[in-house]
Amino acid sequence: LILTLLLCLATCAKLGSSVKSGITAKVIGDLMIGGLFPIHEKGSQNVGSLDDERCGLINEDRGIQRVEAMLFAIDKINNDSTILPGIRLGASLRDTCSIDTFALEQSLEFVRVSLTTSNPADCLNKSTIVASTSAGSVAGVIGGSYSTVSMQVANLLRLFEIPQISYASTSARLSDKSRFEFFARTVPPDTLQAKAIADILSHFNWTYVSTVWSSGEYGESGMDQFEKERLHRNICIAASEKIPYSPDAMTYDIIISRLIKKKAAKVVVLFTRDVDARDLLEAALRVNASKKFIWVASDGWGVQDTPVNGRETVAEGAITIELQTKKIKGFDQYFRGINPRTNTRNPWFKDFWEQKFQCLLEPGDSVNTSTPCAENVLDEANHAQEKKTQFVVDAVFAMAHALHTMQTDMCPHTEELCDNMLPIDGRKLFKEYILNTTFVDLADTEVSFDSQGDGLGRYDVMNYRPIEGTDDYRYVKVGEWANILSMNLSAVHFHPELGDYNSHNVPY
Ligand SMILES: N[C@@]1(C(=O)O)CC2(CC2)[C@H]2[C@H](C(=O)O)[C@H]21
Repeated sequence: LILTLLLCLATCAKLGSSVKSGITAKVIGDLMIGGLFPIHEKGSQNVGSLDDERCGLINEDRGIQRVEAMLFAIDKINNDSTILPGIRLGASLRDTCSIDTFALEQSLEFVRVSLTTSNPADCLNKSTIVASTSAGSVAGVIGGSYSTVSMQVANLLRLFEIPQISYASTSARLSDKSRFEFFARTVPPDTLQAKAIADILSHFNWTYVSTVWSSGEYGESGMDQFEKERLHRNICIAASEKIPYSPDAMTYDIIISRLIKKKAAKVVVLFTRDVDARDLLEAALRVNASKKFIWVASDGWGVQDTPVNGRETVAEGAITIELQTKKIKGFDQYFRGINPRTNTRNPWFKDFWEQKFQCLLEPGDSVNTSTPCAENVLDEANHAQEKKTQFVVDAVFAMAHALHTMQTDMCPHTEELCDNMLPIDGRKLFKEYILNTTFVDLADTEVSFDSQGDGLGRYDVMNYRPIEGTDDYRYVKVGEWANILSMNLSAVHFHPELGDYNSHNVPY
């Protein structure tokens, strides 16, 4: 109620302008769904600064590719006569800047239009505010990526009973329906990821390890889960380090020095955000710690380039976990076919293009003089489908299938929306339709949710290693986990000066 009244004040007193309206990618439709994506990394400035200070570099894979994955899914649905045939699905996509509080401000836009008042001046006199999904509001929200973001947004959306389906937030705490009643996800909870990591340590008989985790929901919850699993396996902890919310280079240097002091603990378990993995490796590089550690990292690092580019020597031999996915057919062709001239519906695409190709789209002094900026192309040499693309597309299709079944049940005599279905009852949509949605996705994978609204848990175990005969490195799949770990031991490569994996057993 307090938040609703605050929203009312914002609406009535035109404080809305103080709510960072930000920009949005919009597809107009009869039914609108929201989307939240970390299009920018977190900037170096603290909260309270201007947007462009709070927001950092463009997040090329987990930001821009995921925005385009949602737009791709919307196109597919609107061209599929078997899903919502008489209704055009629309979307309003917003940037979270990888910050929970920024994401909350953006999400107010999804809710603000849900507030119906006859006259703003009346707002203050109303004893209650009718929160309804009036025309133009969102029926549901897809996202966010970071668990901290999804948690904040879920706390807001539940006040208005607006369903939310995340495509990447894996914190185990989000399974708690008493707190996150309208939250579902196409990904599994980190209770399973923690089991997978602990099984990997046991598999190599690594019983004395150090741990590093990020502040915030993902790192803290993930490390809590790992703590439970390691105790079952008698795995002992050497150093245990938490990365604070706004660390500086010195913070990482101190953590690396503490890890080095634990000479018998070569293995370091990371439950960190991608940028923290990146900056920790950078600190390891500063002290040339290339032969010091075997990193065992969660999906925060995953199979991303961000942590390892330029830090290959200290990342060599890392074992990383990524949620198991298949490629979405047609998305690579779609993504490699868009360019800043034609892709006007994505307002962040020009910034992405200039950052990726290090050039300026405006005529004149392009940094990259060899090729006019707009003449660059996306191809298999510079693009790989982001690993969670399937989860993004599945989340959009799950929302659409649920709306389709709801429309069929509530409007039996038409393929269009009907009065009986409007305003959309979010509680009904979530509990009777989304949680019961099951379908085969564009990668021929069965999609469904368990009673907590969680996706199914399967993981790939990856090994970061040099490519024979080249100076390049890549992630190689060396195993997988689906309740049971299966590893191809001979395929696992560790830094040559670390010896083989058996030499890192505990010295007692
Ligand atoms: N699984 C995550 C989470 O926050 O729940 C871990 C991560 C922080 C690095 C982000 C990953 C992603 O966007 O693919 C999410």
